[in-house]
Amino acid sequence: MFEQLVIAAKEAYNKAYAPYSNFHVGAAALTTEGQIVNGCNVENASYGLTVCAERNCIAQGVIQGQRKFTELVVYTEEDVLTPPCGACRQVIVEFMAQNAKVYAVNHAGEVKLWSVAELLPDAFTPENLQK
Ligand SMILES: O=c1ccn([C@H]2C[C@H](O)[C@@H](CO)O2)c(=O)[nH]1
Repeated sequence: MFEQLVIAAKEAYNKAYAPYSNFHVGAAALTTEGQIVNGCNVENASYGLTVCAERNCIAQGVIQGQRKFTELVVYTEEDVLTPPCGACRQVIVEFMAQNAKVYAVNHAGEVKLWSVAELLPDAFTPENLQK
């Protein structure tokens, strides 16, 4: 399943719209129902409106009715593996369990693995809103 996620993340990587940074990113996630969804970064002339690959990937799942993901792969062709940014970590926490897996993978086949809890310890979650 990991290899299929990497393939889907690469496919998304090839569609990245990143004319300003030229930093292309693809992401793919596995839903609890076994479906794979993917997304790429989409930049904007108004730079701050850029949306990362991870968030577009999760949004792609949500629009397909999927709200729980067990694994997510972030793919770049950088020598240094790319971790999710802070904003994406918060979005990941919304839709992935604490023990779910997030991988960074690059073109050289290098892999780094984190749990969601490692990426964002002591996260603010929907549970904090329970009265
Ligand atoms: O984990 C990351 C880090 C960065 N980016 C995007 C945002 C922007 O388009 C470009 C440079 O920051 O890479 C992602 O999509 N995911």
